[in-house]
Amino acid sequence: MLSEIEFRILNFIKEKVNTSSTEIIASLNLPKSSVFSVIYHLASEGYIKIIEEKKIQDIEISDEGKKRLNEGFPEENLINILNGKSLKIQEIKQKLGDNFEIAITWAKKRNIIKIEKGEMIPLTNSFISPERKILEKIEKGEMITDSELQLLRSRNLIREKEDKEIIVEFLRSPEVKSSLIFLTPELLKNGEWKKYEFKEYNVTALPPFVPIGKKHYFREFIEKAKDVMISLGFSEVSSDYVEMEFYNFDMLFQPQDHPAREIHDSFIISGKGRISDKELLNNVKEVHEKWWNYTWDVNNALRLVMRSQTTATTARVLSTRPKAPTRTFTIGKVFRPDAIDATHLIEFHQLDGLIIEKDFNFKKLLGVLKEIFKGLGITEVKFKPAYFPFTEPSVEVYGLIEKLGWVEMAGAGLLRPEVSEPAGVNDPAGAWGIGLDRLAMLFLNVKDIRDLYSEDIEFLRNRKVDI
Ligand SMILES: N[C@@H](Cc1ccccc1)C(=O)O
Repeated sequence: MLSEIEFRILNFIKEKVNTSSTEIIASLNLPKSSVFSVIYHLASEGYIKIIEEKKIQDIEISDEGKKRLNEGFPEENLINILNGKSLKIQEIKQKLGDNFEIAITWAKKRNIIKIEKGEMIPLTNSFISPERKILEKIEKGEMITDSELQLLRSRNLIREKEDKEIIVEFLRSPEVKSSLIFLTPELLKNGEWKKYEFKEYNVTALPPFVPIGKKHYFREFIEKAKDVMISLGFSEVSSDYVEMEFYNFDMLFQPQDHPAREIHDSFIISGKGRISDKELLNNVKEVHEKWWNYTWDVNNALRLVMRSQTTATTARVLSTRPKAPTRTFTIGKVFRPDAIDATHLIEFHQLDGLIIEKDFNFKKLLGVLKEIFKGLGITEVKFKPAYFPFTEPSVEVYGLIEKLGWVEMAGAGLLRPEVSEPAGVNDPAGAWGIGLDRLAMLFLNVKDIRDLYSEDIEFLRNRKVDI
């Protein structure tokens, strides 16, 4: 006795006589795993014959391919930009940004430009890349040749999946026999069971693929870092991405409108913040004017930026005038203008920490940093003298990574009195900031920082969680 789906598939095969799993899946709109298991069952029952099982390549347009189709291939865009006229290389570079090199490489290969005396000369007025035409064939479900496939592969425009196809042939229809739902002791005793059909279990059939929910792997890493900090007695704090310059810079003793403020660039946001703690404002003003020797302006301090370091959150903790003993940490995104590539993004994660203790000192700070890195899986660290406007002495922390050697991982130091005293903190304090993205890349074996933020469900699903 066949089930309903087995009947449907067998009928389909009967009608076609010769067909394939691919055709069955497409025509009957059934899940692949069910079709495969039914085919094996029908074959084992002798209703059909398996002629051949073959591996097939399933091609899909990749995200990059889709992007190129929508936004144009760099070499197409190049011809459009040139618009029949020569242009300076530099100008084209600006317009094409990251795609500049790809555009030139392919435009040269295709012989549609030439370069003379720093100028680019178009050899055609309009250009549609051959890759576009091939991708359009795939979209229409048309066949493509091996060399076309090779070309798309070389430009990362497709994704390939190995798949299986079973070719089958119809043999016979089942005799109609009723099936047995319950095998009872009576049926066994009186031999009635012989009249019925037993359906065999197919223990080799693959069950349907059910993806399980799991955390994003970078989130998993961040949570591990949080566990490390909490196990060392730190409490988590947080603050917003949009921050007043006061907390991002002024409280951290970075003078206004002065190159020292630009230990890194920041994104400027329109609008102004508000601070009601007049005493704190005054203390910061005094310390800036005394040591940096300029007129401190509260209006500059209230300007808004996207925070460029989570040390801003540490500044916010200080502004609450914490007493010893205090141990806080924060993990969050920071934002800095930069050119985006495989190792740079304009937003990334930092872990900043603060310790205030009566007898805290530099040696203890280095000890705590060692403990934190040990928790994160880095057992060998070394320290190099460094400069940060808010700490003195300051160090850069390097961790030893197998195969890579020493990698810079953090900045740290004892808070300067110019930072702690305006906040009324008179006990020694240590602070640090750890860059988490690079660390995560090393641990998670990610080559391109953009993959840390991937939302590609296929990519994430196929990643093994290896922490
Ligand atoms: N905020 C610094 C790191 C740092 C934090 C705290 C103390 C010292 C250094 C950076 O982003 O580079």
